[in-house]
Amino acid sequence: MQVGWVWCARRVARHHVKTPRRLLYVQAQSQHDALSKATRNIGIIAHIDAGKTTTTERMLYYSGYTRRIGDVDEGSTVTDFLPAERARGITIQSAAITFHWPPLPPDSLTPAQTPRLPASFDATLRSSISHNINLIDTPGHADFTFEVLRSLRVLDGAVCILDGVAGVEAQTEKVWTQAGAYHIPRIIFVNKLDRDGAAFSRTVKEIGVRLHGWPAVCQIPWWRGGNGNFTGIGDVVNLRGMLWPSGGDGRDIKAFGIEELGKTDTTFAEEIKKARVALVELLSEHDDVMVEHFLEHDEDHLAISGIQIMHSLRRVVLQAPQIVIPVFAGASFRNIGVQPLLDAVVDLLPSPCERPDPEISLANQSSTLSVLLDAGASAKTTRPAKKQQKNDQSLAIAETKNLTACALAFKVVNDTKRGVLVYVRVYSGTIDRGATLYNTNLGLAERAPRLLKMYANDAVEVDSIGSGQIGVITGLKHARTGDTLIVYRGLQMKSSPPGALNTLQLRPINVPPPVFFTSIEPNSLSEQKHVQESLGILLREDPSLHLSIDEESGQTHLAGMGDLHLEIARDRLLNDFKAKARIGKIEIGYREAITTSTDAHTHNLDKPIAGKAAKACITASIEPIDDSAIVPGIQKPTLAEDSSFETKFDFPDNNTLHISHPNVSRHDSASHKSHIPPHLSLPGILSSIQAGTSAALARGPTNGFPVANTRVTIELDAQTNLFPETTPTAISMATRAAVQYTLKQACDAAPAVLMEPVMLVTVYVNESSLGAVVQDLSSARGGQVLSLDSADAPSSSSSSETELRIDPNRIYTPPDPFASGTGDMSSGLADSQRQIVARVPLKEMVGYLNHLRALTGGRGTFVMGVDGFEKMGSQRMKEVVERMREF
Ligand SMILES: Nc1nc2c(ncn2[C@@H]2O[C@H](COP(=O)(O)OP(=O)(O)OP(=O)(O)O)[C@@H](O)[C@H]2O)c(=O)[nH]1
Repeated sequence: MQVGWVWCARRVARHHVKTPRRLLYVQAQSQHDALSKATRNIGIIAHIDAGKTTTTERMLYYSGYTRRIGDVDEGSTVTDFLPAERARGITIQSAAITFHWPPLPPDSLTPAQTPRLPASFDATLRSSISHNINLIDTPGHADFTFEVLRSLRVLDGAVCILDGVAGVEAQTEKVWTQAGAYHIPRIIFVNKLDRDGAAFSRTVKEIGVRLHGWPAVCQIPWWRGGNGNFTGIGDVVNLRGMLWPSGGDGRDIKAFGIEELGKTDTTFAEEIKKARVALVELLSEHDDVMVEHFLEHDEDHLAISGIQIMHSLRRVVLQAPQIVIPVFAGASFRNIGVQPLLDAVVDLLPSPCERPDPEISLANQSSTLSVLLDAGASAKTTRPAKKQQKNDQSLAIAETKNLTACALAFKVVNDTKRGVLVYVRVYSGTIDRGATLYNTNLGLAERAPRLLKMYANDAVEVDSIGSGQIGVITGLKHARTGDTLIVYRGLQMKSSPPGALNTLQLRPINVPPPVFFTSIEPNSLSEQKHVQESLGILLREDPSLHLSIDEESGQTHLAGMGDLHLEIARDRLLNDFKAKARIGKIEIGYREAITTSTDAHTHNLDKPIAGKAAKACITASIEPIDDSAIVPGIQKPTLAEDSSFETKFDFPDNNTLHISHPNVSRHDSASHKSHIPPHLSLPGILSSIQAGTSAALARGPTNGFPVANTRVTIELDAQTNLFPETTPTAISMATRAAVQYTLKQACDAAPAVLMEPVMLVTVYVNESSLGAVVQDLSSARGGQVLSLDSADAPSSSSSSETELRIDPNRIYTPPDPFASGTGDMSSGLADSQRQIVARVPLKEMVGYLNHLRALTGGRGTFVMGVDGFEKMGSQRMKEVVERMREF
């Protein structure tokens, strides 16, 4: 195929004839396929401090994109680029950068050019050809789990970095499970093997037991003289030893074949052979082709070639669910092991073409992108029946022939030099410079004036970003993290794509509810605009931050998922954006729930708004929804019921809004003409009511916390409630006032109760500390222990991936020279680890890590997520309110 177009193109060029359109298409398609095949969109996932940033810096250095190795401890890294990150030495925002591995020759193509792949590409070792690697560095702190999830959506594969001393840590387990739920193929790098107490073997066993897969040990550590310093690795795949002379920058690697090694370090050579036998055995259990190779080579484990092993590893890594986990070894800080890890990324992780079809939602229905595009392609020839055209989804299908690109804005970053950068992953088609992008989340179009590829600190301008690629769009004014952007042929700036295509969403994810908040007050009136603009950018960057403004008191509340989350937002606001504002203490975000219902109250609004006469009349009543707990889920109001004369919206925090609109049917627009003033529309009116209700529920009358468990009912008689002077703003303001009044009425009649966030906490401890930790959780912290498992039992927060139970005694590991008590395999590591799952009020978890460390001699770890909100008893409520008043 490729040969054909190359030959044709040459012939055409020789005769100076303009290249025919069809030929250009084939040429572009072929280039695009080659680029996709030679691309890896990967992420690095790990527990905080495992060494993600340190490893990334080496990757950039060895691939030739930086001239010196950045140091986390000196704050000179490329990926931790926010001042707040550099100061704390942790990664907060995931940076997406592109580099090539193996490196491009210095005099070769410009980086943005397409690689030329040999015809034998699929049979060769991928790492013999330079690949385009888009690396997304994800944060490791629990407060940023949402940021991790957001990055995971756009990854095709991941490298999980473990600290060789700490082994598999709680946060790793959590992110591993999340990546498994997205079916992301993963490999593991056991880092920090140079540290005292490093235990490779224990870590490998933990991989099997806690990450529920068979570790395929592809490298073993090489300790000088068997128990001295960590100096290199044994390459089990290619049967050799690789040595990094100490003190160098890691570029100079000495390799010794197994025979040569047998003469100088017999024990190590024998161990590599043992590891090879184990690897072939393991692969044979999961890959039939490996069994064939094994038989072809007279059942000689050592005779199978390295390339055959690599191909077999690739096949098993790409199986879903992933059962075999390739494990590599190194110490990035000492510059050991990073280049072979990069080879493994290219050799084992999938290209965008090898990934499952991305999920989409369209007109409230789930599907996949290819299903939609394929259906659209066949709709070209078969004209949809007239009746079918009425259906939103089939209309969208018919219109997909004009859908020329579909992308996800997975990250928005405010760059001091380049302005707001919107990182996108393109899932189908191509985004060209100057394209009009329709944002299906915001319902608006905007132009993409410039496209970039980010190479470490440099940005290279490109003409287009193709399917499977990650790139940056600059100059967008609205796009936020998580928005779906589509290009629709012939779309005008102020219009929207036809059919239900304007509802197309790629991989939608739920934003967890915020549980901490802080107040923000500009220092002066003149600072207000800058503070609001800066907050606007912060919210575009991070949709897990929530903003609510109380127009009466003028107070702004910023809510987030953890105290560190808000601390970083505060730092960004004050230090990066130089906003001059007073920021309050970070507090827990409780909820207020009414306990009695009210009669209907009518609010008549009749006053000028922005100099124009405005009038609206809204009748509202409220009643408590008798649910004792709120289960997190919905974050934005969603249309739930769709009967003709009644519209229901589900709100966050278990609130609902019922609007009854007799006389006007949602499904018969003819009825609107006689009842609704011509400048208004029913969808517009409903959305104004929804906005007004949302604003009223954002602040309860008793303590100012968001209202929960409340049903709001609005009666809208279009004939008597709407006037020629009615505007959407007037409707929204009247609704807000009516609902606020009823909330006050309800709280005056019977006091509201407070609800507190309750966390699902998973604690990992050694058997010996189990009693003390359980006692502390259940008595001192008022928690409810749900389960006590050994760490190898399926966890209660199990993923969609079926969890395997692995017998650690069947896992091959080389001996650990520095094996500590816990690293001793014969003592059965899994039995010594216990996992406690409990529900504990968030308030009791503030500062828990230090306490847990004290109780467990430093070994205990935990992860937690919001499980819901629960009503508080009167005594507890009294204490909390009293403490709040102290501030
Ligand atoms: N001894 C040793 N220290 C290492 C190694 N790799 C990283 N470190 C150190 O471990 C600490 C954490 O490294 P980072 O690279 O910032 O870890 P991270 O995983 O990016 O951390 P977050 O960004 O906070 O999630 C730093 O002090 C590093 O110098 C290693 O191979 N050996």
